[in-house]
Amino acid sequence: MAIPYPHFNFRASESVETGLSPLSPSPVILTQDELKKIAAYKAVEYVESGMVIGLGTGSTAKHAVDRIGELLRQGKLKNIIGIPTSKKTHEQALSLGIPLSDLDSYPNIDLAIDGADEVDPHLNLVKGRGGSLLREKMIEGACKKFVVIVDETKMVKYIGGSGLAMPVEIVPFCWKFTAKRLQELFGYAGCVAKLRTKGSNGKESGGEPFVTDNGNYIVDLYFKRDMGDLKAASDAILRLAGVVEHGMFLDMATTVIVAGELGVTIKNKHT
Ligand SMILES: O=C(CO)[C@H](O)[C@H](O)COP(=O)(O)O
Repeated sequence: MAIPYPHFNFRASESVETGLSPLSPSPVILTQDELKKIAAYKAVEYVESGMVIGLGTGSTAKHAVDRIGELLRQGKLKNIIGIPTSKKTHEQALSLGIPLSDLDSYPNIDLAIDGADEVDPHLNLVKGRGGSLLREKMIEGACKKFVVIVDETKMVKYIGGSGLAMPVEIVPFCWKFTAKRLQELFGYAGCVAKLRTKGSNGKESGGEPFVTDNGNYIVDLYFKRDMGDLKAASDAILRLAGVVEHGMFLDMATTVIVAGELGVTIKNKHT
């Protein structure tokens, strides 16, 4: 059940810090970015002093990183080590004075906070429309608790159900060959494979290829139908030579925080 905002302490008591307008008796229409910020701030409540934290990438995760920086500055959090999931987040965290390290030095992460592009009813995710799926999967696969933060538009009935991209990171060598093989793999689900180009975020074709932080390309897969057995689909993608990683994060999220017009819902993985 959603926790409605009038009873949601964060919004009622900390409106100055969040930059959201104080609660009023009339219904408040929140923007998508405000919902992202609410989910992000709620997730940062899970952060404790002394933790090693995986720092996600994207417009939702950015709010969480900002909030961690703010709490460090205020002395409310201490001795945090951040493990950034992208160059962009690395830069943001550096500018906020968050001490940073990497998986080589900290192979066990206490908690990671990141956004997602899709969340299905089993808490499986699509990630990587921001292009950082490989580092995200490495870091979020190494954490004890993975808290996903989304606004309600990210909730889908099945993976691929938004009609938007499911990204696959591939090596640049003969990318057309790999893209064709990926499309053929999911012919039954009406799959279309498109190379991501700069600035297109998977929505346009043509132009310079988008290059990931790891020097690879991304092929975005668009599905017309449910691809079915996700584990089988994941295995089949990863078996293709030329594929580095895909954006399905299966059985990885431990908690999903969803901010919607009616309030915040916290979904925990059943263990
Ligand atoms: O996976 C990601 C980046 O690789 C992002 O977390 C995902 O694309 C969600 O982004 P946003 O919070 O901007 O909607």
